[in-house]
Amino acid sequence: MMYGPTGSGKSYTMFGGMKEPGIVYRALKDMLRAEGDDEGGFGLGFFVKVTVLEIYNEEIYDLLSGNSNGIGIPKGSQTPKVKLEVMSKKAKNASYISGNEAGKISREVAKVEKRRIVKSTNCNERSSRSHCLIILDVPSVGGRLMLVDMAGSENIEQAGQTGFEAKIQTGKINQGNTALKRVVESIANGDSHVPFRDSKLTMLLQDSFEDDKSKILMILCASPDPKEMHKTISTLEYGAKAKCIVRAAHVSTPKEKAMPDESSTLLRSRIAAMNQFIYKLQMENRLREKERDDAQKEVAKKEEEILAVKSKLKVIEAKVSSLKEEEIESKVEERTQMMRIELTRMEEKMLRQQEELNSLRQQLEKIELERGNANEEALKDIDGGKFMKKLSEIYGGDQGMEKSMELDMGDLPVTHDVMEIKENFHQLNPQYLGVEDEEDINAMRFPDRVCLSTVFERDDEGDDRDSTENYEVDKEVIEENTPMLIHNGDNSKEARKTRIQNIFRLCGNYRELSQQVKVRTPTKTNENENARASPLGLKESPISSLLAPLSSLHIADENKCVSHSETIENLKENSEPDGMMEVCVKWEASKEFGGKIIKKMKVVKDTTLSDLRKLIEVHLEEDKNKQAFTFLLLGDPTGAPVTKEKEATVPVCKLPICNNLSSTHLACLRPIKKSANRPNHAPFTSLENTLPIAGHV
Ligand SMILES: Nc1ncnc2c1ncn2[C@@H]1O[C@H](COP(=O)(O)OP(=O)(O)OP(=O)(O)O)[C@@H](O)[C@H]1O
Repeated sequence: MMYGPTGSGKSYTMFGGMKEPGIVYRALKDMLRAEGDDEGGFGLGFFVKVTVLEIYNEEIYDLLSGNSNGIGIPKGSQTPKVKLEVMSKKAKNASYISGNEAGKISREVAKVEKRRIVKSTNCNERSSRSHCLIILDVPSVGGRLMLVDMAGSENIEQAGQTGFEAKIQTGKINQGNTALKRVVESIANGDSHVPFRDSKLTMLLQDSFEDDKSKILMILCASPDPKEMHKTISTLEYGAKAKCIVRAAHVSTPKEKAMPDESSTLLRSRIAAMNQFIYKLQMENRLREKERDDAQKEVAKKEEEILAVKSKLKVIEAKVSSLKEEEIESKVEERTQMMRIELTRMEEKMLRQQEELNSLRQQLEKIELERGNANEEALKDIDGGKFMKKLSEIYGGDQGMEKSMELDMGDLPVTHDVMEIKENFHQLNPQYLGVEDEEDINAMRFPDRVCLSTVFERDDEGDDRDSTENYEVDKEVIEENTPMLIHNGDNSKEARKTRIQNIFRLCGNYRELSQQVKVRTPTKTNENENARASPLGLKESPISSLLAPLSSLHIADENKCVSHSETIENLKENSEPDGMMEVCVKWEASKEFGGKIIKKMKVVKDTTLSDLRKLIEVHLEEDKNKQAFTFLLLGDPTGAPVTKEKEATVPVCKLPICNNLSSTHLACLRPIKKSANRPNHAPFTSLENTLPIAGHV
């Protein structure tokens, strides 16, 4: 019996090819005598009856049907196959050929073999679609040889079968194979029921499985193709199971007892074969175990290598991270060091500044102390304190002015200290360093600073600034007429006088006050009147005598010299009714103009300085004395002139009242000197300020 997957060589083994005969022909040759060999030759010379059956779609066909007298099928006969039924485990009415010549029988079998149904499949070009049974009956000995070539066991998809009929055909073929498998398994397992009737094949083979005297040789066919390995394994497993079939001990017949050695020899050879097979499996198993061990060792080695690499990687990462940390730490340290150095420098600088500040504070305290002493003395001396009270009323709340008065006490050391403060101020405020004509620039913007700088300014400064020049002129006038302004240190009266003069000068009312004093002092006949007219409420007192020398300043008309007493009298006479007001226009005291009165004019009360300017300019043109000027708001603590832009916003009534004349306002004009080298610093209109400097030269 041949067993194996399709295309594995079952039919080839059974029938052979062109060059080598298969088992069928070899058996015939062994059992029959060769042709022409009447004495038996190599064959046994048995007379045999040969039946050839085909099981296709679970139907039994007689492949020898149509043969004549058991001799064989005539040539060219296309006799249809005859379907047979199974009866008592045999095909009923099956045809046969008989004879004892191997050659003749073989040729007939070869003819029949070609009648088998074959079909080309993916697995086999000439695949047997049917089971083929060649049954050799030897009547002389009562024996039978059944040679079974089974159809290929295959799965439908692999065989490439398509269509319903093909699938049914493949299923039927497999039915025979499956039934045979089950029969083998049942017998091997010792089942009480063996399913022989599941297929026609097993029905015809039943005697072979059940008869104690029968022997089954199963030849397993396997394809050498590695792709068919799984089929090969399956086939071998099937064969191993078939080997387990154990039947009850056969009771040997007397004839069989005569040859016990034969069966024992067969068994021994079978055991040997099995031992060999087991040994082979064991060897294979050992080989695989060895391979597995090697593979495990290799895996372990690789794992160790991976661990080593990982540990190296960790070390490298740690190094890299430590390097980074070190680098960062070094940078941080370096930066910290730099910042510490910077901090130390700043602290040193702060300490220096603190020391400077402390020294300045000390100087300031010293100055204030001296000022306090001087004030006390002055207050004691000046009219029982009324004079200072009046000053406080006039300049009250202006700390800058107070500071100016306090600082400029006429004491040279004090002035020197203040100048040091100014210098220190510039040192401590570098943004003010290098600023050219800082006071000029700030003159219009920061009146307070102008005031301070004016107070602290040294007489010997060779500054050509216009404003400074004006002040220089004032100082010269004062110095010419009042030589006692210089403090000699010993004469306390002179010192007080100097202080008061300085106060008046700073206040901007110096000349007005001096006029007032002058008016009062020389005309002793008008004592009562002068005392009444004094804005400060001064009576005849030591301060009057102190101010007397200042009265050498004269306010005079251009053509005729008019004393102040006369002027005041005139002004008093010209007191105007409501709606109008009188303005006395005069030049600021200087070398050139000497404080001359220009004109007295009547204007409406809401007249502004710009309107007044037009009137004055008309008058100056008439006098052919065209001189640029700015208005001074006498009494303004800043001492700054009114800018031309602001003139339109300042009403005339804001001008100070003339001394002794409550209804007459005083418009004091400051002449504007034009320098040849630099532009005039007189207030410009916004349009003029935008013009290039060269245009003003
Ligand atoms: N031992 C061998 N030597 C040379 N060729 C062989 C051998 N075995 C099989 N063949 C070739 O392999 C092919 C398939 O063999 P065969 O038809 O016998 O397979 P099978 O098992 O009978 O297949 P199926 O079950 O489909 O009938 C054939 O062409 C055959 O000639």
